[in-house]
Amino acid sequence: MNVIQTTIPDVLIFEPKVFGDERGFFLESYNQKTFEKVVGRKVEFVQDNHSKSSKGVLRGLHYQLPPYSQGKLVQCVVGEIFDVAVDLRQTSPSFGRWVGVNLSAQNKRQIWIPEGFAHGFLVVSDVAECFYKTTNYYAPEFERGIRWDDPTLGIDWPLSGQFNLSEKDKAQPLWNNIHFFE
Ligand SMILES: Cc1cn([C@H]2C[C@H](O)[C@@H](COP(=O)(O)OP(=O)(O)O[C@H]3O[C@H](C)C(=O)[C@H](O)[C@H]3O)O2)c(=O)[nH]c1=O
Repeated sequence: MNVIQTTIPDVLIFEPKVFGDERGFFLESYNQKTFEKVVGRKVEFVQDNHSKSSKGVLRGLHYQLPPYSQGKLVQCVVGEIFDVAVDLRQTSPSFGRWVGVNLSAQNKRQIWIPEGFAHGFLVVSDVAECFYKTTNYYAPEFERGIRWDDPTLGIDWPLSGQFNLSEKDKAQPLWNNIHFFE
């Protein structure tokens, strides 16, 4: 397992060790002991999610308020996405900053996004399937969002042109109107 720091210290990139042979490959996509040693604390994942999207789909930016805030371990098992985390923790030195990472079936990278972040991704391949673990259950009444193109955040999405968003995501509030994590 190789771990890569990002510009936001608590957001980490994991590169699992890949065992290739003439049949294909094997890798451990999650190992609790290894993961907790890297993260430095107990982490309990309670839900696995799987979504499939076509090119230009942008899902996000989403988060859940406490007590249902979710840490996420995200990987792309088909195609490629540009995955973004935004720090909503008001006491954080990186409050209001974002980090973007390309995750793909080819690079097999995973991104660990702790509780207190908004999350979203843009599909850059023809099709992408994302598989991610969350540290809390889905709680729609506690779900909030931020507009993907918020000018304060200034996220540098890699594609141009029309993105495919849900009606919910087209109507997400701007940064200046959201609730933050204490
Ligand atoms: C997130 C979620 C959704 N659903 C149901 C609710 C809707 O009927 C349907 C699609 O939900 P939604 O449009 O919110 O899906 P995404 O736009 O992919 O939302 C996700 O996108 C970003 C990238 C995230 O990080 C979150 O996991 C999540 O907010 O699945 C569930 O039943 N359980 C769930 O955990």
